[in-house]
Amino acid sequence: MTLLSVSGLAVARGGLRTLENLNFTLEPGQALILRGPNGLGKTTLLRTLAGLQPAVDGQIAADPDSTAYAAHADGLKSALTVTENLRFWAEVFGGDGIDQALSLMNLTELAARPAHALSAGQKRRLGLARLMVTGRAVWLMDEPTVSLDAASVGLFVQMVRGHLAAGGGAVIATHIDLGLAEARVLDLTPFKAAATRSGTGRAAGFNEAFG
Ligand SMILES: Nc1ncnc2c1ncn2[C@@H]1O[C@H](COP(=O)(O)OP(=O)(O)OP(=O)(O)O)[C@@H](O)[C@H]1O
Repeated sequence: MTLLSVSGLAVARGGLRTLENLNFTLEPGQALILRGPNGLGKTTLLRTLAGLQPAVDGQIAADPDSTAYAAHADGLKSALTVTENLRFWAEVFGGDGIDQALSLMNLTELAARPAHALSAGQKRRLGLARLMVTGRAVWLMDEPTVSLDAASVGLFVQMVRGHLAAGGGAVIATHIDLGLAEARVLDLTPFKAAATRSGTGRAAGFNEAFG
């Protein structure tokens, strides 16, 4: 069963369309890498796929409970320990597998440390480990390897491969070569929206007032 199907999708940020006419599917076991220059709309697309903002046009077909989003920011609870952060997320999503997540992202020795006392790369590893305890099939990831050293990028790729092997899917916006050769690459550059207003949001209101 297809995990995610996008047809005729247009997305907008701050009332401005960023990308349009997007069509793609994500099948179990597939990873899709989103490419494109800064400001093109990769984050906007991921946020829309995650259901954090509405599509401007077109359709997204996915089980509403199938996606988990790892944003640019780590979004950790700084006073909670590494394990407590994972437990929190497992409870929110109804997932499990905390020990496996700790082990896979090389966090076991840091399990009792509060998140505020982690390095940037350690925080990032924890932010990514959270995906594993969500139990969600579709992982949406925005620049997941920022702050990671080469060894940690390797752990991340291993984690994604395990997820794909279990029938999951992944959509990853990244500027680097992850070494995930089996992933499909979607260059979003041709889908840059013509400079039109979305008809919703602040910019549209601004237009009405001053246009
Ligand atoms: N909060 C916001 N309000 C209004 N416009 C925004 C906001 N955040 C981003 N934008 C604009 O929306 C457009 C798309 O931004 P987005 O973050 O989706 O791009 P991106 O492809 O992820 O970029 P990068 O590679 O730099 O992360 C950009 O032109 C950006 O300036």
